[in-house]
Amino acid sequence: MAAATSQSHLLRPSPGLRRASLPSPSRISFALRAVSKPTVLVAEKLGAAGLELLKEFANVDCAYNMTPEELCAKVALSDALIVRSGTKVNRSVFESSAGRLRVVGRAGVGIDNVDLAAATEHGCLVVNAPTANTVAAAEHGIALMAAMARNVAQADAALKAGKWQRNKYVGVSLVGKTLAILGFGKVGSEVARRAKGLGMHVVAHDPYASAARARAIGVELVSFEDAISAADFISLHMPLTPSTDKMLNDETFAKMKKGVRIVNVARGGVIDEEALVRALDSGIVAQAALDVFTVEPPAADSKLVLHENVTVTPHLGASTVEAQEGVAIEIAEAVVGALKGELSATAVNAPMVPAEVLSELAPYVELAEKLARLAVQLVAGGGGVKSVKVTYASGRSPDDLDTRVLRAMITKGLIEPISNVFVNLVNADFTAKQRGIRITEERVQIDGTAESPIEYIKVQIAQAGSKFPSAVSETGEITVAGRVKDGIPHLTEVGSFQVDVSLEGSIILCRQVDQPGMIGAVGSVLGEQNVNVSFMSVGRIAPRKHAVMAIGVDEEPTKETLTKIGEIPAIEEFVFLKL
Ligand SMILES: NC(=O)C1=CN([C@@H]2O[C@H](COP(=O)(O)OP(=O)(O)OC[C@H]3O[C@@H](n4cnc5c(N)ncnc54)[C@H](O)[C@@H]3O)[C@@H](O)[C@H]2O)C=CC1
Ligand SMILES: O=C(O)C(=O)COP(=O)(O)O
Repeated sequence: MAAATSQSHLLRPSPGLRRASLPSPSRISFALRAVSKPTVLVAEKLGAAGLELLKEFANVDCAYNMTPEELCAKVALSDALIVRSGTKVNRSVFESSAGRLRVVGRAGVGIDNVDLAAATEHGCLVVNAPTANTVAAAEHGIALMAAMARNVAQADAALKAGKWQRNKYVGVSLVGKTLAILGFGKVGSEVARRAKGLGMHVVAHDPYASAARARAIGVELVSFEDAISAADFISLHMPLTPSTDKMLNDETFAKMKKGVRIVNVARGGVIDEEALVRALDSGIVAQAALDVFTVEPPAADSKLVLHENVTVTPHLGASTVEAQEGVAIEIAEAVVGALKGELSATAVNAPMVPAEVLSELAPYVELAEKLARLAVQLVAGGGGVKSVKVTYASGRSPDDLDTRVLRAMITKGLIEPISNVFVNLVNADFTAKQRGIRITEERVQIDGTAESPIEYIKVQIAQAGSKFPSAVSETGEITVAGRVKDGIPHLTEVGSFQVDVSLEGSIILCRQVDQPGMIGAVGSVLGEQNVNVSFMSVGRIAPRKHAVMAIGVDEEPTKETLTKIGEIPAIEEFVFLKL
């Protein structure tokens, strides 16, 4: 007779937090949920309305101008961190937080100052505030373009120095000129609208933008080469990524019209700044207006900043009263939502799943995690889990099922009982990959009701021995399957046996000779030890041969109780599984 017990390791919760409770139909939690007030560290100036919102939910620690060391020390005491562009949230920040930091909120658009890979590896959600400063950035772009064309900054400085130089500061007109917008996203398209209003001819280059959206505002989408060679003015509005890094360089400047004027309110790194100085000196670029720099603040003796044909501002694109209030509210709402365990609409490193889809999938999310928890506890020690197959059977078209959330919960169920890693929607795929677990998914269409998105979920672990051999199906995998009944997940299949037990509390699986009195025998051992039985279900292959009994228990039986069950003569093998 084989007897085995298995327990999931309880994780050490982060200070003030515990793991998310199981999802309720109305909300699915993926992050940690606070039991006491969480702490939000605000590392850069944030609008008052946002701070007020944060204070309703959290302890707010405003610590501006921290050194990297101070930041690392503070994040170890914080559940969330809010930054703007001036704070580098690099790998050492996540490492220093020792798992406590659950959310980084970027109060603005660009997340190039946050190490996303490190955040994901640490299961930390990154959210941004992508919309509230769009108009401010666009207006600043237009302001810089006009100021540059009319030498406003240079003439202002000269006049304050006592020089009245009307002939020196003759400018150029905007009307009738061609403006090439590189990056036709939120800011780029707002700049386009405004430039059209100034009578400019606007073209844009953006490999991912829709031509119809561009046409709707009278802008033609063209290739990069065509854009830069036709332009009298170029305005940059793309994010800084490996593919946009130093996009304007010696080679691309050489293809521009002589005397082109360049505006950058995107990111300094999209221009090779030394190449720009050369292009200014040679006259290819007549003027540049820059709000952003590769290193901020730039060196005091920066040739670019000091160049007489360059107009500069210290990264002011988002700095209007209105934009900062909007950004502060947008990021405070996103961070509070994330700390409550809700999926954010502005998540940068997690899938964005519409709320209605999440709400429908909620009981299946719970089922997926519990099946995986059961399956992994059935694995005999040693070999580990390498290959897992998940089957989703649905009455609907298989293409309609978004399984990202379910897969994440399966990963959570597989990994958490056997490790001290916290798995959530952010780090699930990364964690599975890192641990060498290959999860393959299959969607099958079966007869079913259109109301339920999934008829059953089956989890199979291949190439692994089981401490409960009856859980191994005829094809050789540890197999458990389940379905949702009346909103409650049920276990319906173990190996080749059909059972029906609701997945609440914990479960004892017994294989026995199918004979009368077995339910009573096991039930009375549990009863004597005051262990409440919530469900019992017997699945058998043929009468009077072997059967598998699944028993749902509310309390965890003691070792002695389990030993007594094992001593019941007809019991051939059994296992206790914690959900
Ligand atoms: N100076 C400031 O204070 C501010 C700067 N920004 C920066 O402005 C930029 C644009 O922001 P949003 O419009 O809100 O972002 P967005 O995401 O709406 O638009 C960016 C666009 O760039 C496009 N893009 C990506 N790679 C490209 C490439 N290789 N060539 C051309 N286009 C490419 C994307 O398809 C997207 O349409 C970002 O870099 C952001 O950080 C935004 C707000 C304020
Ligand atoms: O939102 C952005 O991308 C910006 O560049 C604005 O940066 P800031 O929040 O003003 O430091």
